Amino acid sequence: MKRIGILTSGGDCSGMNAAIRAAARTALRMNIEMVGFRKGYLGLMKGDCLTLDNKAVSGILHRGGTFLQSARSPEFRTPEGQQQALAILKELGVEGLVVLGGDGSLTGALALHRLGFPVVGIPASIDNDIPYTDMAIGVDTALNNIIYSVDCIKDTASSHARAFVIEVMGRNSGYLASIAAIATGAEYALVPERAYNLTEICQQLRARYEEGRDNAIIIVAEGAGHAQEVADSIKDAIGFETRVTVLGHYQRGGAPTVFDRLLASRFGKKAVELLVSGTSGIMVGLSCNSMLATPLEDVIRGEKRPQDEVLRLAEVLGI
Ligand SMILES: Nc1ncnc2c1ncn2[C@@H]1O[C@H](COP(=O)(O)OP(=O)(O)OP(=O)(O)O)[C@@H](O)[C@H]1O
Ligand SMILES: O=P(O)(O)OC[C@H]1O[C@](O)(CO)[C@@H](O)[C@@H]1O
Ligand SMILES: [Mg+2]
Repeated sequence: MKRIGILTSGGDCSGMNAAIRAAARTALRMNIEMVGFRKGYLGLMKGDCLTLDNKAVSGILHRGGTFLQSARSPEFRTPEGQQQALAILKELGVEGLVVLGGDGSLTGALALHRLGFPVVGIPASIDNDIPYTDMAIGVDTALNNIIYSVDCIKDTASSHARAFVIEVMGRNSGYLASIAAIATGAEYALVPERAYNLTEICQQLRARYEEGRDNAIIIVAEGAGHAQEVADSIKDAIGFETRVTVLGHYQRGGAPTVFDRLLASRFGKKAVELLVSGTSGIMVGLSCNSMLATPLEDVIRGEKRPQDEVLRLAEVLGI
């Protein structure tokens, strides 16, 4: 291969820049030119790209977000959009593509692979809802952002003897909510993967209030309900005065943690090595601290369930 491309798609996350840098530097060492497409599949369909030489990827490792920018592009879901992308890749002489993103973006990568174009995927989504990797890029940074906020809220909750309902991201995934609850000692994690009973929760919170406990933290994954609605339906029954915080997009930004910088760098290097060695239609992943390569077909068909051990831990800790 003489020229390969890279793009970041879907919700951005911290560590994407580190992966782009590692991928570009790996390619350059093999005398392969790398181009970066702007705004994910949108830029791919338009041929909006820049050359990623050593200088272009300098000074980006520690920055959150993605300097290539990201987007959600409904047009790329259509056969016409995909054909347009293939025509651009051909016109630019790009012979392979690295795609960073979540489950949706990786489904797009699989579509290109099925059309005969060489693609390797890198899991990058704070949702951590992608199977065949213990962690996706960005998850660790998002969790650190969340626990910093929850710790702060706990201080004020305790001063005022209040209950807080805190909403975190996770459209279909309760990973951030459940790990954040374990890491902050929250009382409840409401997640889309597990049914919950607000009447029971109210009874338990009321008992807690009557025992004189001075605060309660309920973390809600956005896919399990809106924090304001949860608060509205419990506030009159629990005794505690109740407040709501929606952490929102704050969670997705910020300097990547060491874990994310290292994981992203490993993924970027591995993805390019696999692509150049002639492998296509696979996703790199992390398993037991080793690099894993899994067919995108399996990744897209699969489902990432919360680990039993983590669920048991939450149960033992009373969450
Ligand atoms: N079934 C599909 N076929 C082709 N392309 C797809 C498909 N699903 C998603 N994509 C492409 O990937 C883009 C990003 O997908 P999506 O919005 O689901 O985010 P994601 O990659 O899952 O990231 P996150 O969930 O972390 O925000 C879509 O806008 C679209 O361009
Ligand atoms: O930034 P947007 O497009 O509003 O997307 C928000 C969604 O993206 C995610 O953060 C994943 O990146 C989801 O958890 C969330 O629902
Ligand atoms: Mg997704």
